[in-house]
Amino acid sequence: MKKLCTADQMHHMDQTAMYGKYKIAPVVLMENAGHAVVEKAKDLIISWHNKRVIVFCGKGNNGGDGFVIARHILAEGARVFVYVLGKDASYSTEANYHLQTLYAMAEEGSCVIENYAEGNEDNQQLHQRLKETDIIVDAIVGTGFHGQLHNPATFLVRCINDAAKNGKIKVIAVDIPTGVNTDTGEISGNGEEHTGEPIYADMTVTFGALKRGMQFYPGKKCCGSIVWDPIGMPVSLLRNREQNAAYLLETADIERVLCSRAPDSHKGTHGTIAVVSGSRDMIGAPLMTCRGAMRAGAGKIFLRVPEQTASYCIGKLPEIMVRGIGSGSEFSENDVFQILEEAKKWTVIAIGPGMGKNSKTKTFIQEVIRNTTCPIVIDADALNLIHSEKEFISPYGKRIIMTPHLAEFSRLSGVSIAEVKKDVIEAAKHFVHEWNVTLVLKGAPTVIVSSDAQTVYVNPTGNAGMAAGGMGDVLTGMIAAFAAHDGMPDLCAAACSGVFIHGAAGDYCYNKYGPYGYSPCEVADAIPRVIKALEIAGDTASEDRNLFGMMESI
Ligand SMILES: NC(=O)C1=CN([C@@H]2O[C@H](COP(=O)(O)OP(=O)(O)OC[C@H]3O[C@@H](n4cnc5c(N)ncnc54)[C@H](OP(=O)(O)O)[C@@H]3O)[C@@H](O)[C@H]2O)[C@@H](O)CC1
Ligand SMILES: Nc1ncnc2c1ncn2[C@@H]1O[C@H](COP(=O)(O)OP(=O)(O)O)[C@@H](O)[C@H]1O
Ligand SMILES: [K+]
Repeated sequence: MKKLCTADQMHHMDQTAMYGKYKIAPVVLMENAGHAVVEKAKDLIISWHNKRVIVFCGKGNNGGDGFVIARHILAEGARVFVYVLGKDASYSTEANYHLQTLYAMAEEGSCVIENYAEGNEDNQQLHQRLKETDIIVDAIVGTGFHGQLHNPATFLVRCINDAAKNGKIKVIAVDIPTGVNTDTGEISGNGEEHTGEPIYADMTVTFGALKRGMQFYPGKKCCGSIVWDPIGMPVSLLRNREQNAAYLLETADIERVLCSRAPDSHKGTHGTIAVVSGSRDMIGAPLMTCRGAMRAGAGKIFLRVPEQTASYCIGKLPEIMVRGIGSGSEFSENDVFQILEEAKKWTVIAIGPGMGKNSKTKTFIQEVIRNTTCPIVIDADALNLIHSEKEFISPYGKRIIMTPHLAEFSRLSGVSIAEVKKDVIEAAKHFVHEWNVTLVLKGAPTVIVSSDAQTVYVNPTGNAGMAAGGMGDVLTGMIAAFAAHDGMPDLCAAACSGVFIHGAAGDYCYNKYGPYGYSPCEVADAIPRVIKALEIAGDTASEDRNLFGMMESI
């Protein structure tokens, strides 16, 4: 997994590298950062040779990286214009050091430097150069961005985006696109004239650690492809666990927790999953949950539905065992006894998909939670029914996984969707502090928080073709099956495995069928292929375990 850092965490990492025990000279770290951009950008632009490049350098250290970039690409044969937004004296020692070198080179005629401090602009010339350029480097603002962009950054960013609209000019962002909030992915600009839009880059080369804001929309849309470089940071700083840690999941993390099956295992080894759900109007939902559980390798699956819906379910999935409970079309407290009689034999319960909104069903859910001891995955209608039951749920939280989408989460937490989207990680952590459950907050991307609220995982897989009814129902069954998987360390690992593989199965369908229109059942049916790709990835010695490349060949 890769660390996802905030601006404060990045600042702390930089400070420790330079002024803590490692004593890396600041000018060296900046040199490494600038040089990393020059090298990594070649994946996009192939070569700097003979390219016309404009490097926009802001007033902070992000601008300092820009000075280094300008020097290196000159040596590679680019024709370079450098726009300097700060005054010499206001730069940090290391940025100024690199700027002075560049001045010396400009004096020899190697490059053109424009001092773009206020009152010193020739915008006509700038527009002409933007028309003629091949590449733009955005070193205007990095992790130091706060609030809304102000001039001259606002004006320059608009000029850059306008120039690059035709797709012929490549925009490379240094560390993070200007105008993207490092912590949250919020962007500058709210449509009013005095606020500015962010940079829309083709590639972002980021230093030391990935930034959280690059994984969340709308910031993610500004980054283009994201490339990470360690810039010579000591390995302990790259890998140490931050307080308030967040990680981006990777193939190897899932492959590690999803151990291969013991060759002498049997169906009893792989969990007995009970899907207790459904109601008259929504009986497809629990069937999709069962399909998710089946394809994720559950040993045995029992579907328990209200009696009046059972005849529809029987035979729909021959692999599962169906029984009608009670006499109605929705679960009620009268049905608890019958469920609890069986529940002792169940490894995991999945509850909620298609369960309806009847208040009698709420009592049923609470009694099932109160009187069982196994892990329970709570989704969909069950989440809506218990939305006001924080005090009831939290004592059982250690064995509960909740899987709300944003609207369900908003109802549960009492926080508006707009507010949640401003800082998804913080909203998710705050919720877990209060409810004590393992949380799967579904969306683009999905965020998983362990029940101790200590660690946040962000999922990289999945695509917008998965925005279709029933996809979440499949995920619920998958998480239930993985919670029962032999050797699974804990519920959080099961939740991460379910979410990652569910998204990867969606990505497989995207490639096989097209960007949308594939069904939740097709996603479920792709799960074994993803697991096969994970096994191959595990056997591959290569550092670059590219799951998706492997799925192509399966
Ligand atoms: N040794 C290190 O630390 C290393 C750091 N590195 C690099 O340093 C970067 C962090 O540098 P940093 O901390 O100087 O902040 P930075 O991103 O340049 O922004 C500050 C400037 O932006 C301006 N600004 C802010 N908000 C604004 C707004 N809304 N609208 C307009 N302007 C705004 C703000 O001006 P102000 O608003 O204060 O007038 C100030 O001038 C990091 O991303 C990485 O690239 C690498 O070299 C590796 C080693
Ligand atoms: N744009 C997207 N990018 C990635 N994943 C998505 C996207 N849209 C939806 N998904 C995934 O699809 C699933 C949808 O679940 P949910 O909204 O609960 O559907 P339902 O309730 O209809 O079953 C979630 O796992 C979500 O993360
Ligand atoms: K930048």
